Formats: sequence, structure tokens, C-alpha cells
Amino acid sequence: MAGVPASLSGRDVGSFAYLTVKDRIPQILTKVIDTLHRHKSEFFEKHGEEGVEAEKKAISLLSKLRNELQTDKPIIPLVEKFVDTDIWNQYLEYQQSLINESDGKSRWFYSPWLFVECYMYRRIHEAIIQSPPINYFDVFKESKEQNFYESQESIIALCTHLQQLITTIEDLDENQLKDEFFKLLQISLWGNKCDLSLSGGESRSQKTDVVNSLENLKPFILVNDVEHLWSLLRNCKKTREKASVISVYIVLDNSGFELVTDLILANFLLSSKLATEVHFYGKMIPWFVSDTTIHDFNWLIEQVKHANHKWMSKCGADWEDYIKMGKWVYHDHIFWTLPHEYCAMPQVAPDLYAELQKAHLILFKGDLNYRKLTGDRKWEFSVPFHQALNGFHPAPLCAIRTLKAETQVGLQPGQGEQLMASEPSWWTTGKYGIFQYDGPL
Ligand SMILES: O=P(O)(O)OC[C@@]1(O)O[C@H](CO)[C@@H](O)[C@@H]1O
Ligand SMILES: [Mn+2]
Repeated sequence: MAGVPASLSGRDVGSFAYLTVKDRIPQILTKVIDTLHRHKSEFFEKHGEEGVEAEKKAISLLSKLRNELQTDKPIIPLVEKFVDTDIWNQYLEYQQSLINESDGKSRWFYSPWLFVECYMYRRIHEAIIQSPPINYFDVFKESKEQNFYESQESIIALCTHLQQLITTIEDLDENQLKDEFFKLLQISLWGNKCDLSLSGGESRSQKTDVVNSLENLKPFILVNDVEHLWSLLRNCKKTREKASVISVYIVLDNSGFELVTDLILANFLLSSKLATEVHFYGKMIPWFVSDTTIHDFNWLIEQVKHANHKWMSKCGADWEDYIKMGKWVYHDHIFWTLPHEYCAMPQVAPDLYAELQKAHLILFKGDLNYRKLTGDRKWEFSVPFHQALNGFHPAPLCAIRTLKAETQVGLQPGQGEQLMASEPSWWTTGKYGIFQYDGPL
């Protein structure tokens, strides 16, 4: 690809990519194997001996994967038929074509980090679908549900905050409405810290009351384009015809607490009439430990609806109604669990790109989405976000991300260098966040 810097990869010994491939991914694989072991009796109860045999098969496939990774074996093609098997194997050939002969095969510590990490999660899925009758099993389901259960206090605080806000929303002036919008955007941003692939699957539930800690967290927002989001949606609201649609698309990230913050924001978008529809994009297969699938989406709304707390259950009932009325629509597309940078979407998934072009605003949640928006490359910090998107401009969009990978663009001159000098871990712990907008100003 002309004019773009090299990809992050495990070649850079000591880099975050290297440490992820060396330490975190094997740790996640070990946890997945342990999860399967712990469900042996459940598989026996449900499926008899066949279930036990299937569990053994999945574990042996995953142990083989872990060995390939730990001994830096060549990346091998997928073999099990699935909707994206051919696309994946074409991509493997593409990555192989980038390697000159002397370098040999695509390998874990050599090929782009984005590619090998996505490949690892897709191989986990292959091991499961190769092991019927447990080929339905989500190996990350438990940790996503645990994150939700452990964040109950914060979720109750958020639902209470939203319901109180809704009772007064008609009386708010423009500035007050804008302030409430900004608060819920920040809550959605910091909800992204609850990401289990960063913690290697260790719990990252939300314990503190995030509503009352926003002021303390403001200094950690490195790029803050929320004013653009406000003026875009406020102008849409002011100029829209009576029956016309204002649609905000949210490309989701993690289930659990982060998903609650996204649904709270989506609820506000409707209640404030800043949007008339919200479209959600999740993942078709279990992904990066905590990413949201349709099962997670539906399960969480059901849990909130049946909560033993009046404001929480009110939220859940409203959310279920929005779905029934078509005001909230959940979409699946296989592209989101491919390894491709988003600038390849028009070629790889033109149908999806055409769908995204209908949005008035697209919010991309989380670090992995940011890595794919900017190609997971070693950009200079001050490169404009628009340039790093490398032609991906389906609609006005905003990345809402806490930093968990060594790539960041659109900073002020010297801002990245200063952070590197004072706090070398600034771009991998999730402590800092951004709202980075691309679109008409
Ligand atoms: O997209 P999220 O959930 O915000 O974060 C996902 C992620 O940060 O977790 C891993 C941490 O190493 C990275 O590989 C990946 O980008
Ligand atoms: Mn995630």
C-alpha cells in the first residue's frame, strides 16, 4: 500500500505487539482450554460421551494452536468450511505475498500483529466448530457475563442517572443538553477500559461510580472532538423534515459494562431526538475475549429488563421496545471479524460500506476498531486522522477509544513525544482516551 508506514508486529522485540504475541495470547489460549475443561460435566450431561469426546477434540486442537504460536510455526490455512474460510485463506496468501523468499513463511512473530491476533481468535472459533456437538459454545461467554454481574453497582448508577435525566430532558436548554450528551459520551469512552483481551481475560469490571469521576478523567482525554459530534447532530435535528430519519451507527466493542454504557448513550440519542434510529454492529463469532455477539446483546438487555431495580428494569423494558419498534437495529456482518484494515472494506465488503454510507454519524468503539481504522501502523503521532484512514470515509465518523496499542495519530506537535518521555506506558494501559472525528467540520 503506497505511502503508509510499516505495520506493528512481533518483530519489534519488547514492543506491546511482541509482548501480546509472546505472553498475552498464550495466556488467553490457556484460559480457553481451562474453560473447556471446566465445562466437561456440562457437555456430558447435555450430550453424553459424544460431548466429552468433543471437548477432548477441541482441547487438542487448541493445544496444537498454542504450540504453533509458542514455537513461531508458519501460519497455516483454515480448513473448516465457514462463511469466511475462503476470504481468510485468500488473505493468508496476500500476507504471504508480502514476504520475500528469504523471509520464508508468514509467522506469528514476523507477520503484522493485527493479522496474527485476529487469526488466533479465528482459529479458536475453528477449533470449536470442528468439535460438534459443542460447536455452539462461546468460550468467552462466562467472562463476559461475569463482567456484567460484577459491574452491577455502576450499571444501577448509570440507569438511575439516565432515567432522572429523561424526566427533565424536555426542560433542558441547548447547553444543558450538550453537557449531558458529552457526559454520556465520556461514560461510553471510559466503559472501554473494561476489555478482557487486555487483561488476558482477568476481570476488568467497573467498580467505581463512573458518572461522578468524569471531571477527574478529563485530563486523560488526548483528543477531544465531541463538539463536532454535537454540531453535526444538532444541525441534523434542526434541519430534518418531520418524517425524516437521523441514524447513528455504533460499531460496538465489548459486552458487559461497556455495552451498557453504549446502550445508555443510544437511549439518550433517541430521548433527546438527536437521532431517530440507532444501528448497532456486533461480532458474528466470539472475538477478542469480550467483544459483543448478538447473543451477548440480547442476553444483556434481558438481564437489565429483569433486574431487581426499578430504573434498571425501566431501561431494559425501553430498550426491548426500541428493538421491537425498529428504532434500534442490531446488524451482523462477517467483515468485522476478518483481519482487514477498514480501508479495504469497499473492496472486501462493498455491501457493508454502502450500508455505512447511510449513517449520519458512525461511532467506532474501542481499541481494535481504531487499530483497523488506521491500519495498525507505525504512524507519526501528528499525522492527521483523515490521512491515516487511508480513504475510508463512508460517513462522518468518530473513534471513541482508550489506548491499548502502540499506534496513535492526530496528536498536537510534541504531544506524543512528551507522553513517551514522561509515561512510556501511556498508549497501552487504557488510562488515556480519545474522541477522534473525521468528517465535514
Ligand atoms: O478493542 P478493545 O476491546 O478496546 O481492545 C482490544 C485490544 O486492545 O486488546 C488487546 C490488548 O492487547 C489488543 O490486542 C486489542 O487491540
Ligand atoms: Mn474488544
